[in-house]
Amino acid sequence: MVGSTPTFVRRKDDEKDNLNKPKRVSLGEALHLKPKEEHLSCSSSAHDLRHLEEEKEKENIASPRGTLEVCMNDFDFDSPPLAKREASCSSTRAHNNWSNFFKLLKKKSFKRLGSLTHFISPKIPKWKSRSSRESHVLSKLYNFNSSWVTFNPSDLRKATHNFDSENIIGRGGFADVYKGCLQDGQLIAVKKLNKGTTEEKTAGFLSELGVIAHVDHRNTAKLVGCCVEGEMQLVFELSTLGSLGSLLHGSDKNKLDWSKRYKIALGIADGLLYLHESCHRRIIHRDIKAENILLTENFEPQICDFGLAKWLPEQWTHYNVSKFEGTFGYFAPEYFMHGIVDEKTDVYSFGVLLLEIITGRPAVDHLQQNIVIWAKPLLNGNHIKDLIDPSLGDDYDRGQLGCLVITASLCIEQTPLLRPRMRQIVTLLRGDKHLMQFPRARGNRPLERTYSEELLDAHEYNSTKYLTQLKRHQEIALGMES
Ligand SMILES: Nc1ncnc2c1ncn2[C@@H]1O[C@H](COP(=O)(O)OP(=O)(O)OP(=O)(O)O)[C@@H](O)[C@H]1O
Repeated sequence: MVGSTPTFVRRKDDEKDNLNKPKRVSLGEALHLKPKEEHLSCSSSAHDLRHLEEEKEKENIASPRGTLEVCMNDFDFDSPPLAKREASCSSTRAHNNWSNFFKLLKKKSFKRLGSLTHFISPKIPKWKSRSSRESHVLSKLYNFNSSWVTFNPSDLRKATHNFDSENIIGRGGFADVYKGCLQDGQLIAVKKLNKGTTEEKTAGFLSELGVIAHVDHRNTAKLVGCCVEGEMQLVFELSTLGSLGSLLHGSDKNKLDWSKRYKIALGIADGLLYLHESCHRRIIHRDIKAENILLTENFEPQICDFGLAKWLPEQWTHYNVSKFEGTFGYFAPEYFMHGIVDEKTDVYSFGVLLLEIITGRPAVDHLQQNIVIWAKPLLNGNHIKDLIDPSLGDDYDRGQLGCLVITASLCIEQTPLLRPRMRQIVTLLRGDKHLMQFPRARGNRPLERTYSEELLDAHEYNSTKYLTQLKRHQEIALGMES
């Protein structure tokens, strides 16, 4: 057992229109300003697991047991891979600004990198007004990204017709999102935090802003600026098609033909790879789900909602959290069993998302059936045809489907060690056999599992136990406990 078992925090809000959406565990409540307990401390099994993985990756950058290669050969990859896209890094200037920002804050600890307020607040004299403290933080952030626009409340009121409810385009657990149009004609989405006290909203606002500040990739949401007078609001470029979740599980599903789904899967993978590896800091998103993928008019996916995202310092193997935040249906087993957060927890959520894209089913359906529990037997029995969204008919590319199915099944492996990294996933999804075979060509060790891995797998992540636990945790979390 690793660390303390996380406590479930049940979501309180009862948005009627969100009933069929995956339930996000209340960040609002968890944030209720008692800082979450997060620690570096790893118990031996978590530590060993990560250590084993790192050792293995040093020796051999292919999949831990050769599954990838085997699977790759089982499918037909005749269809041409899509053009390779490069993950772009933010500019050097941005990097320097970010370093300066932290120097200015005289950082002592990176314990809660996703939440700026914790190490900012003590630096600001208590007698100063909130707006003065916020201004201090924001002026540093604005130094970091000078292209952001500071909106005043009247700009945003005008843009959204006084926050007319007609203009609401999204309702999350913590914010209402309004569509708006600026005077120069630019379409925007205004994220207005609506849950919790002013303190809590400020914490959430700064936390999201602090992460998104240095995220710059074509598959991540684009921040235009923000408003801090009165209520705090984040302003993004509008993604005209809304979220992947609303399309996939709504009446416009027919817009998502196979080629669009494939493109979306690749784009999300590119975005996640960027967050994990190409950004200046390792960012773990922690809430990858269909509702947090926005779509531009060209069906380019953009990862949004960095409200839970964490920066993971290079030397850390993982975070250990004691409270659940995120969305049911997307939780990795090591997260709900041990509170472990790292890249592989995002990989698991991405696997669930891939299953949604393939099957058209939600992560947790109206009968509370978990998509992983539903799909596992079909994946194990290779009943691929039974997985495919019936609304697609026969209209899909067999090779591309094969890539998505293989990737999904690896991403939802119960043992994190057996899940590929985003780098490998990007390769897998494109069906690039050449790259996957590269390590063998270099004469690396054959891909065998070690005894301890076998033990660990058998002992801690026994498949039946895993599925039972998955079901049980979901029941507890959703209040269905008998
Ligand atoms: N830039 C945008 N363009 C179009 N729609 C958007 C945009 N940003 C957000 N939305 C819509 O608003 C919804 C909620 O946004 P977001 O996920 O940021 O809010 P939240 O309160 O943090 O949600 P969650 O419950 O996941 O925490 C999204 O699912 C999406 O439908």
